[in-house]
Amino acid sequence: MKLTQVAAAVLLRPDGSFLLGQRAPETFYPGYWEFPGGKVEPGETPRQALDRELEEELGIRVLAAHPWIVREHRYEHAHVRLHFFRVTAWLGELRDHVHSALAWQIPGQASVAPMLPANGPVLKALNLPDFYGITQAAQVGVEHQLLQLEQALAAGLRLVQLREPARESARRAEFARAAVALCHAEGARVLVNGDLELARAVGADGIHLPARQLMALEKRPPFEWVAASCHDREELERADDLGLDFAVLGPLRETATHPGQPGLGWEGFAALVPGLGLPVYALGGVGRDDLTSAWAAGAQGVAAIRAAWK
Ligand SMILES: Nc1nc2c([nH]c(=O)n2[C@H]2C[C@H](O)[C@@H](COP(=O)(O)OP(=O)(O)OP(=O)(O)O)O2)c(=O)[nH]1
Repeated sequence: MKLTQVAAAVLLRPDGSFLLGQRAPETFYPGYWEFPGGKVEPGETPRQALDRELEEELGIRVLAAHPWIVREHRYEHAHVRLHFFRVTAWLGELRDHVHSALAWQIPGQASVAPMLPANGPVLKALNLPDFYGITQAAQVGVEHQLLQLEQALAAGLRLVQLREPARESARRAEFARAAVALCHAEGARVLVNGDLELARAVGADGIHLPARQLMALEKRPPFEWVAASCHDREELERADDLGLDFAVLGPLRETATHPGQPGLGWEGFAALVPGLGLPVYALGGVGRDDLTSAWAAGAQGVAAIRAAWK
């Protein structure tokens, strides 16, 4: 079956809510909810199709759209390749011309159903924040790291990786248990680096795989959230093929912890992520100040070790 290219828009409001539209009667899958968008016409790029569709469907002009993820799905009538963009600024009031209804939704609390079947993983990805904080208790000490974690959670951190390869195991478990409790008290998700048993024992939300572990795996480990560290396209594609939830790609810049390892730069990053079905964070010498560049390069956001705890 011919592959149909589609541009789809995740319209985001500053409070994090996103827009869905309900498919009209007489279309295929009537009554199902979808992201605004439509087919890419011959001669158009997905971004051009996005701009045109939002003008036609909603009467708005896109001011800022960031390439996000690409998902394929086979329906009975079509094999579609959906190019998702996160749209963060637009001009004009929403005036819908094609849907039966529109609804703003909070990630993780969708109140409308059913969704078009291709969109499940997209809704899950919408739970991911812009910033991923990575612990370093082995460097700064357990007490200090827990204090910094508590402060960062109070300031809004919602995704945390416990990365403590150097700790001996009893201390590591003790730290992980305390960190998970702090994260869960604030509604943040927490992934344990590398150690599946530890992740399970301390009730973490998932596992973050180092690249070597990722490349050795045959299938996705059974956790709600599974992420991986990647350094090149091959590793990113493996993470995507295994159906992981997100990846971290770096180093973006040369860092103190990896001296001599040249950074990808935003151009290098942007060249590696197109077409992937999973969101990718940039890591290595980046912080919150880099978010705008990260989005422009197709990133979900930024991940940081030291910069997370300032
Ligand atoms: N707009 C949009 N389309 C989606 C989503 N998820 C999903 O599987 N699709 C599929 C449904 C359609 O096969 C295709 C979108 O094409 P479309 O909206 O132009 O077309 P359609 O098939 O309803 O209509 P037509 O042009 O054939 O009359 O992508 C989504 O979230 N938004």
